[in-house]
Formats: sequence, C-alpha cells, structure tokens
Amino acid sequence: MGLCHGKPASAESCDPFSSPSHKKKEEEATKKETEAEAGATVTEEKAPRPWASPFFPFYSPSPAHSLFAKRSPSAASQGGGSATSTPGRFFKRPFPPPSPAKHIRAVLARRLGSVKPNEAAIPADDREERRAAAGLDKNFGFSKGFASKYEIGEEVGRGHFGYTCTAKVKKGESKGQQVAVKVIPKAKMTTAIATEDARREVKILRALTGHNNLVHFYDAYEDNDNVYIIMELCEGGELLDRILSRGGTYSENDAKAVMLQILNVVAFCHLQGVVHRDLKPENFLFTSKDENSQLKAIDFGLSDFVKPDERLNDIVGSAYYVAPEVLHRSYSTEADVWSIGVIAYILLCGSRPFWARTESGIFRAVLKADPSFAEPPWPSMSPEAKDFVKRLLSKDPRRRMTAAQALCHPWIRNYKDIKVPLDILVFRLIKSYLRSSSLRKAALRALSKTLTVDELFYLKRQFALLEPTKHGCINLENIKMALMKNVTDQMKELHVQDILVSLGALQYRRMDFDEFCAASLSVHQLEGLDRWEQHARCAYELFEKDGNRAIVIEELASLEVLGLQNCFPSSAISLPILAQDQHGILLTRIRELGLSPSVPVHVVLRDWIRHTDGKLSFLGFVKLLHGVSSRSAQSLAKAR
Ligand SMILES: Nc1ncnc2c1ncn2[C@@H]1O[C@H](COP(=O)(O)OP(=O)(O)OP(=O)(O)O)[C@@H](O)[C@H]1O
Ligand SMILES: [Ca+2]
Ligand SMILES: [Ca+2]
Repeated sequence: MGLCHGKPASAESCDPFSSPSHKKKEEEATKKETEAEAGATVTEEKAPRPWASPFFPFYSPSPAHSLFAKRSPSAASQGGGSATSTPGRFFKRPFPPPSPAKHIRAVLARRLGSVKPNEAAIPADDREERRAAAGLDKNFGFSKGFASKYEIGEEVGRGHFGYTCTAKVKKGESKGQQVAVKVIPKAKMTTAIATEDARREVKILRALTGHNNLVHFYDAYEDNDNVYIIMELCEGGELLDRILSRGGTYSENDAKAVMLQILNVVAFCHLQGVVHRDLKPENFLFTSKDENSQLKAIDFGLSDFVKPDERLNDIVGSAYYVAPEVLHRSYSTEADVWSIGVIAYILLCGSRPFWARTESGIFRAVLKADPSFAEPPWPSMSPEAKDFVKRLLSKDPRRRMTAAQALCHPWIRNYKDIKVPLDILVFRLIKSYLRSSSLRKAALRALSKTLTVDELFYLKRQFALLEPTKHGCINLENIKMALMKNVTDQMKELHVQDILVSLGALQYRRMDFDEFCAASLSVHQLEGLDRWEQHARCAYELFEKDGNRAIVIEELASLEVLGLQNCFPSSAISLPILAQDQHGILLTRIRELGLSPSVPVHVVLRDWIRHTDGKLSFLGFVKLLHGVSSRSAQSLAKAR
C-alpha cells in the first residue's frame, strides 16, 4: 500500500479501487449522493442502492500529527481545516485538524450557531448571532487565576469546540507537573446549547474521574475569554493514529486489548447514567507511546445524563459512528455501544462499516445497509470476532449487547482477567419482571432453562456482583449495597433511589439464581440469535409441562397478552376462564370499548389461545414472553 500522507487530496494515486471502471462507478455514486444530499432527508430512503464499496483503506505509516507538533495556540484558534471539506473516502495524513470523523452538521449548527454547508465556522459578520451571544450567561463559576497557576505550552490537538495545549503547573504541591489544558473559547459559544455543553462537559468529567480508562480531571478555570479544562496529559496520541500507523488492521488479540478498555470505561459511564454520544477513535488517547500503554476516553463535550427508562432525542455525534436510533431520535446508552461496534469493525478490518461521500449517504447506510463481512480479511477471522462485531452493530438497540455483556462475549471474555462491571440493564429487566403476571414469570422461567453456558456466563457474573447471601439469594439490600459500592456520588444522588424504588418488591422477598436468570434475561436479545427458534420451542415444551394453564380473562385484557391495558379495564371482566363460547363475550366487551369492529381480535384469540383447553399456544407464549411495551400497547390501541 502506498503512502499518501503530506500530499494534497489525490486519493486516486493511492486508491486500490482506482481502475477506470471503478472510478466511473464512484463518480456515479457521488452524483447520486450529491443529489440525495440536496433533497432527501434521512428517513426518505426510496430503494436501497448498491453501496459504493465501504472499504476505506488506512495508510501506513502515518506521519501522525505529533502530540508535540509545533503549532501556536493563536494559530490554533483560527479554526479547523477539515471542517470545511467534505468527508473524504480515504484517510490522508496529516489530517487537517479537526479529525476526519466530523460531527453531524446539525450538531454543529445547533451548538456553534449557523453552519454554512460543509462548514462549522461561525460566520464572523453574523450580527444577529452576535447579539444573541451577547445575551448569554458565560459565567461558569469555575476557578479564576488560570494564568497565575499554569504556564501554557504547545498545542497538542484540536477539535471543533476547543484546542488542547500542554501546560506546566507553576506553583503549589504539583509544581512542575505537565498537564493538558483544553481551551474552549467563549467567543465560540454563540448559543445557549454551546454554553450548556461546556458546563456539562466539566460536570461529567468531575463526576466520572477516577476510572482507569478515563482521562483524569484536575480542575476547571475560566477568564473573560476562555474556559480551561485541566486534565492529565496523554502523551501517546489518539487511537486513530495507532490504527493508521498499523496500516489499518489490528490482530484479533491486539484488538481485544483495545476493546477491553473501551468497553470497560463505557460500561462504567453507563452505570453512572452517562452516555458519551461521541465515541470514535479520535476520542481515545494513549497515556504514553508505549505499545501496551493504557487507553483513556476523552471529550465528554456531547455527553449527557440519562435515566434508566429515559430516551434522548437530540441528534448528536459524528456521522460515521452514529447509531440508527439516534437518527430516529429515540435512544439511550445503546447508541454508544453501536459506536464501539463501528470502532471494532475498523480495528479488525481497517475499513468503515458504513461509508458514503455525503452525510446523508452515510446516514442511509447506517439505517439500511448491512456491513460487509464477506471481503478480506473477514473470511479468515474467527467466527467469534464476527459474531462480536455483529452483535454490537445490531440495528435494533434492544437486540444489541450492552457494554457489560460485550465483555462477557466468548470472543473477549477469556482475554486476560476481565472484571465485568455491574450492568444497568439487569435492573431495568428485573423491574419489568417484578411487574409481570405469574404467567409471564413462568414463561420467562421456562425460557431461562434453555440458556446456554455462554449466555449464563454473563448472568452468573452479574449475580455475583450483587453479592448474594450464603444461601444464594439476593434482595433489595444486596442491590442497594452493590449499587452504593459501584457508583459515583453523582449517580448516588441522581439515580440510585429511583432504581431502588422501582425494585421495591424485593424488599420483602428474596430472589435465587434461577429466578434471577428468568428476571434478567432479555427476550429481545435472545430473539436476535440464530438459534432463537430452538430456544423458544424448547422453552415452550418446558412451559407446557410446568406453567401453561388456561387463560384467565383478566390476563387477556391485561397488557401482557393483548396490549390493551389502557383501554380495557380488567376489572370490568369477571369471567374466570376463556372457553370457546366466551369469545363472543370478550369480543362484545372490546367493541363496547369503542374499538374498531374490523380488528380481528378473534384472530388474535385463535392464534394465541388453544381452543381445546384455553391455554396459550406457541405464538401466545412468545407474545407473553415479550410482554407489551407501553409504546406498542399505545400503537396497538391506536390501530384498533
Ligand atoms: N488530555 C489530553 N492529553 C493530550 N491530548 C489531548 C487531551 N485532551 C484532548 N487532547 C487532544 O486534543 C484534541 C481535541 O480535544 P477534544 O476532542 O476534547 O476537543 P473537541 O473540540 O471537543 O473535539 P471534537 O471536534 O471531536 O468535538 C483531541 O483529539 C486530542 O488529540
Ligand atoms: Ca474530540
Ligand atoms: Ca467534543
């Protein structure tokens, strides 16, 4: 592979796909993309187009933009170069700063004020924006006197929101210590969102600091011109540079070492109720140039707090790494896991899983295209590696592994001595289990009996983290202790009480490991597996032997079977058991509630309930396993 660095944008000279026919295809693709860019919105996909090859070679060696490149802070503050260029197909080095994974344009527009096409700079003569900016409260309450405490050194990196320099502590106990200072110019904060971002970045760093794989935060300062975030100096450069310097691919083992650290810190953030929202190789730094140097997550500028059941709707992040549900404006911590999947894919094969020339093209790929695992080097890779990446890149966030689950995946779990962190998902699932009918609990218990050793690995680790009694049981007290032990003060204030209240039923009873498995398994995730049909059939057989029984009408009317909880008050129904001749009564009841007569309720009843004995059919069993989320219950109710 040739070297492209230091040259102007002549990607073709290094392009292994630059044969004339390929070039023509590329041009056609670009034309289509440009047309799409002009008109189509993200969700307006017409027909899936044959994607231009998503392969995205990395060049080696990279003249990595040196950590200590000589660039003066003043030159630095004049704005980044790549912000004004379209995302190229090939990585060219040195990158004009900021990094090539550009933020979604809307993100920059909302945060930095108006953004011209392909441009993140703030228009210098935009009077209205200046007036609005003048009204913003840019006092953060951070320490003053930055200049008297630190001697600022050279620039070591830059992004859209700030630039980072080395600095030396001038006085006090740490005199002489080298630190990193991220300088965020207040002049760039032209919107309330931008000031809020800076405030939150510091708040989150302050709350999370202490984890081995997260940049250590020391303090925040401000003066009239800037906010200064003082952090540990990571001298090993960005993960992106290492990927490039290795020519794009990591061996599976080397990739595991990186993944382990990324998953660890992200699982930690998620447990603390923080979603990063901008995970990409540029936002992970090595502490030293050493091969085995520790990796640290940086840049919490787009991060936010999220409660266990909350969905965020702000479209945020960098295009290549953004999860489909972010584009659909309803997401939570799973979105970070998607970005980790993109990083894993790049580490292992050196190309981007979702690629197009334009932002809207990338979005369409993210929403519709499946990443290729057919081209080299994938065929020679272990099946576990492929499965690992696929389960991180599951388009349905409910089917996607969590960061803690990913650490238990067979591909990675035997790599070194992995310490699996507590998973917030477990509490979410137990909460839903505790609110379920006895029939659903029995169904879940049957399903839990079909779990394989691999699936049980994660549940065993999670149960152990809750420190069961010597009788092998947990109750609310165990959960409380485990949470207190594993979460930061910030999280204690924000979420622990909510979680404990939602699991209140465990105050008066215990849960053994078998029940824990039934409560904490995710039906959605199992459904995403190839062997789901087997799991479900096997579980149904077990349920038939021990658990299936004639359905009580209240249950049918309840959320779990028909999804009619809100429009079908169970108290109105007194018949104990559904038999064939009672269908009519149920149908009348449903019609009395003003539901459309065209709705084939009888079909639902026919398919979900066995007429011979009024017990659940296989389909009814699967529906019961899922329960019905309030969202689908609502849409079901609307449809009727
Ligand atoms: N603690 C640190 N030690 C060394 N270099 C750092 C440190 N923090 C940041 N940098 C460098 O500065 C760059 C910009 O920092 P950061 O990503 O926080 O800025 P940003 O403006 O928020 O970027 P973005 O455009 O990605 O949002 C990083 O990519 C990295 O190269
Ligand atoms: Ca960054
Ligand atoms: Ca940032």
